[in-house]
Amino acid sequence: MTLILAVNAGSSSLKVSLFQRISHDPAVPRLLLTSSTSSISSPPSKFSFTVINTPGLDWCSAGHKETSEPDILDHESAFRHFLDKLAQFGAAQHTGGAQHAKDEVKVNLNPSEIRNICHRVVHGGQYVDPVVINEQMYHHIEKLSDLAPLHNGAALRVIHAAIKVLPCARSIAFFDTAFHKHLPAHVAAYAIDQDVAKRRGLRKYGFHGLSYAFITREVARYLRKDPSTLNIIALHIGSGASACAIRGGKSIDTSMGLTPLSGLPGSTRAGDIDPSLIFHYTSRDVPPEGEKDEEGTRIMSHKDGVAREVHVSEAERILNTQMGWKALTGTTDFGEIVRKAFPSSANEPQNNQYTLAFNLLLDRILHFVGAYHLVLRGDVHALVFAGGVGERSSVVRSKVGEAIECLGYVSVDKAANEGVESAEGAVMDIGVKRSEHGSKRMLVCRTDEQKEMARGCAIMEEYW
Ligand SMILES: Nc1ncnc2c1ncn2[C@@H]1O[C@H](COP(=O)(O)OP(=O)(O)O)[C@@H](O)[C@H]1O
Ligand SMILES: CC(=O)OP(=O)(O)O
Ligand SMILES: [Mg+2]
Repeated sequence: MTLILAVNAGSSSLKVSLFQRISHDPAVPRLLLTSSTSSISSPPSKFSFTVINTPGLDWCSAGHKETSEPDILDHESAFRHFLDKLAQFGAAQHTGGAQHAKDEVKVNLNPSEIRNICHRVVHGGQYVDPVVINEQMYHHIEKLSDLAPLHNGAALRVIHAAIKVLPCARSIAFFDTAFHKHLPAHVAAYAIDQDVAKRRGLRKYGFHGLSYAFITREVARYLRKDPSTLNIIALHIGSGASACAIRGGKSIDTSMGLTPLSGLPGSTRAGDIDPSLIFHYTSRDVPPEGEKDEEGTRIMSHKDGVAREVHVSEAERILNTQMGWKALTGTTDFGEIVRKAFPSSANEPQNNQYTLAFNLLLDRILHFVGAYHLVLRGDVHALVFAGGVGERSSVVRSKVGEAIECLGYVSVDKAANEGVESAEGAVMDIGVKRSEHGSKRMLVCRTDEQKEMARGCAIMEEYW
């Protein structure tokens, strides 16, 4: 039996799933258990460990509960915590008195059975195919950390822990950037000196690619289309948020760029800003004309030097961790923002900062949906919502839906939209059933980057 562990180090979470490779059907690895540590960037972290009802596995003993874990402060401690839970659960499988049907083969969860560990690595640079991580690849990912400061470093620390704790398993990197390898040259290029751009690799790479690859396959299956004929606009809105125009199953434009900072706002990232904003954001506050600042210096104008020197690493820290809806509202939890922007009780005052954060995200989403509708020349089969916010916020979906009906998208069905969380399957239709023929669909996809990696790993097993 071959076990595949798939690890997804997101900016605010660590999601880990364990799969079993099925030799006669490697494209569909069997999910055994899944775990999530969320709110890593705003502790206390929340940890969950869910065992799937699988023949040969005493899944009942694990149950499903979410616990608050103040000791998990980063991705590495989240990963080690997961491994401890896995070892405990695996050991209990051996000693437990679970009853199994006679012909059931007991699933052995001994960590030594884990043959492959897939790691989501957000920035792969020029690499597009998954690669087994050796020393050279480790340093390549490390060098790209400046271009994905919330992600590559965290993934490397998890990779390091995985190699230490499970030395017999192969660690394989799967890159988020890979799905965008077909971006047309004029989309990928910035309007800068192309000699410098080529020398330094300064171009749009795009991210959330494992999620978009999963969405493309699952939505194509749902719409009974070949993926190579599928045209969709996909929105992955989580702690990091992006949009992608997909034509013929391939990414032809996406909102993130050289780094995961550009495009839509996220929990701690502003999304698109005027590039010079950062210099002014970090400058000293200018007192009203004629007044003196706290040091008693009269400030005449910007030319007098209110801009202070900001080290690039300080600018990077601010851009990645001090902006976005956390800066607007004080919380990274978009669910809380929605609740406070749309209070259920009429007595509850509507709080402007939450409304501002909500409307700002909505506005930016509409800008990209409108643009990508044109990029696809209106030939769009569906708009697809995914990611923590996209999958869980019916309010975000209904507001986007209302605004884009004018482009020929089917109206959002209230009951279907609000029932998404309890619906089965990877793809849910939230459009009204009596949709006119030819109208564009509104879908939600429960995206699964871990499954996307496990599938790739299982298919390619013989080639590693
Ligand atoms: N019910 C909800 N409504 C709106 N947003 C939610 C809800 N539940 C979680 N979220 C948001 O989802 C985000 C996490 O998204 P996710 O895609 O899982 O994270 P990551 O980007 O770390 O992979 C959090 O920032 C949280 O605010
Ligand atoms: C690329 C990116 O921002 O990923 P995540 O949303 O998982 O943080
Ligand atoms: Mg994510």
